Amino acid sequence: MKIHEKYIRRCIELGENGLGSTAPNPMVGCVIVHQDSIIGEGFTSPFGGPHAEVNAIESVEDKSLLEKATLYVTLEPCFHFGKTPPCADLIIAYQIPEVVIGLLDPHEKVGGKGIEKLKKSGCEVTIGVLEEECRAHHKRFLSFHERQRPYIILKWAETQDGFIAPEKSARSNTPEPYWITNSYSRQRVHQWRSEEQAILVGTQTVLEDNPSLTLRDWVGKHPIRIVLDRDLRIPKDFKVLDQESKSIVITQNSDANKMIKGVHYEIADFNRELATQICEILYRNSINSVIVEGGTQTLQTFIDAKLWDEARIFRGEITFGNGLVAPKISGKVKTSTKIQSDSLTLLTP
Ligand SMILES: NC(=O)C1=CN([C@@H]2O[C@H](COP(=O)(O)OP(=O)(O)OC[C@H]3O[C@@H](n4cnc5c(N)ncnc54)[C@H](OP(=O)(O)O)[C@@H]3O)[C@@H](O)[C@H]2O)C=CC1
Ligand SMILES: Nc1c(N[C@@H]2O[C@H](COP(=O)(O)O)[C@@H](O)[C@H]2O)[nH]c(=O)[nH]c1=O
Ligand SMILES: [Zn+2]
Repeated sequence: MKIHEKYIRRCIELGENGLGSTAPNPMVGCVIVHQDSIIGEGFTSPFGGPHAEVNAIESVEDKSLLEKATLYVTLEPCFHFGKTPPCADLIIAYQIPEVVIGLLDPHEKVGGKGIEKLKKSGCEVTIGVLEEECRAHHKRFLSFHERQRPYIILKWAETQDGFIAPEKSARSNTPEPYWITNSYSRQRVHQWRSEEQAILVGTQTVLEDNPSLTLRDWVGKHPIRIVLDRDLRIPKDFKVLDQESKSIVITQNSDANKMIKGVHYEIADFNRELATQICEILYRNSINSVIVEGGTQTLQTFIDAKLWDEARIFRGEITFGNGLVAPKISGKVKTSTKIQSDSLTLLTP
């Protein structure tokens, strides 16, 4: 079993390479081993491309060894025809005699069927190696399929005295962010944005900050921007409505004259509990993870509805004395670190 764990651990490491590019597909990792040496490795290609198993098999130089090899993979090989043919069929075609799997696929089209097919072909299958680690690795994909909602990360920056924004009189007349954190923390935020499929902010944040919500200090794919705008008040020339990245506006106003070409609109009832409706909208749009970047009212909406999985809270060096109070949250402290002068606390519910 220990030897199996060693290779599944390597699969998880490889799968991490797909973070931010495979979604809404899972970021699977795969290793092929012959006589205790790795002869092939692979991970899921960006969305629509080959799966990890295909890439791993492709990377094996001497394909004749596959008949005597073991294939390790974080998630059950697929059984259905999606954008690519089933990986279970490929494994059978190459007569790989042993497959070791971290986790069963919760996807309704796969769920155990890939394994059944492999077993029927005479392949020896082991399931559940480092299952907890594989669940953590596939947390976004699992949230989507098991809970029908995205994995939700809350993030904000507060001052030493607990404010996320200063009083209006302390701000400039042009809408722009008021920075509490240092440039290293801000770069970390861009890295996080590259890891999630979507980013969400409230109306007031857009009106006061005119944020871009894109990646500038990190390379990768911009997240889909989700903005709340009950009455379609956000001016058309604001950055979140530009063509830099896809945007979805959640609104109550269906006036087509106020809508912009190229922006996607979704209707919600703002007088009802909003966080659940947002989750339903994101699920419908095949979004399996979102980072919520504020402001206080929007973050508190998710906290109060108990719809969050992680909170990442920066505390900068400065104090405001008064202003907009940060959200109220309680949870378990997972880690607490320093980024130069800033501190960063990670909470789970
Ligand atoms: N330091 C930091 O990390 C951050 C700071 N900020 C700062 O925070 C401030 C904005 O925060 P805040 O004022 O709390 O506003 P938000 O950005 O959270 O937006 C609030 C608005 O969004 C809509 N909304 C949000 N939640 C709900 C809900 N549950 N039900 C109905 N409508 C909802 C409402 O729009 P409507 O009124 O149209 O109904 C509401 O007025 C800005 O000053 C910004 O600079 C923002 C983000 C991060
Ligand atoms: N003020 C503040 C943050 N503010 C968040 O960053 C958004 C600006 O995004 P962008 O325009 O893409 O750079 C802003 O609207 C708000 O959501 N974030 C932080 O990490 N630290 C900070 O001190
Ligand atoms: Zn597959």
